Amino acid sequence: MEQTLYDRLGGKPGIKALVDDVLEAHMVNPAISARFLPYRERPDDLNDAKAQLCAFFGAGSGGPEQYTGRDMVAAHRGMNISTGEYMAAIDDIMSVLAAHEVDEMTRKDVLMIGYSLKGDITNQ
Ligand code: HEM
Repeated sequence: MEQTLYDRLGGKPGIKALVDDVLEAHMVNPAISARFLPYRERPDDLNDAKAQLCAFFGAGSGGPEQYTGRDMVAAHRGMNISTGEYMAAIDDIMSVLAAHEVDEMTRKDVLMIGYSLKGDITNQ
């Protein structure tokens, strides 16, 4: 049987490692770092955000996790995230997946999921 996306991302530990590195990448990406750097001063909030992201990606990729956070519209409402910022975040995700040697097919699957959320996340 074909592996789930969850399995191909390395399951719970794989997704945790990816989320850690994506947030680190956002903090040094000049296009979006201002949105994320405040978390450096609030490690508890950073850990909460990471836990939400792990649950989101875990649940969304076929894992046993349950995501109890807000939907993507509610989570990003009022931030007025531009398309450029959105693309910068996607670039970070793609770079981290490549650095973790996630295969190309799986990277494309993640890209498609990310892209399907664009309208919920940007310009609102
Ligand atoms: C595919 C793209 C994205 C996905 C899948 C995503 C996913 C998420 C998730 C699951 C949360 C947690 C929601 C909750 O705590 O209830 C969140 C929060 C957040 N996202 Fe995103 N996001 C994306 C793009 C972006 C972009 C482009 C930015 C800014 C440049 C951004 C900034 C934030 C911030 C600052 C929070 C914390 C909100 C808060 O705690 O009030 N996100 N995101």
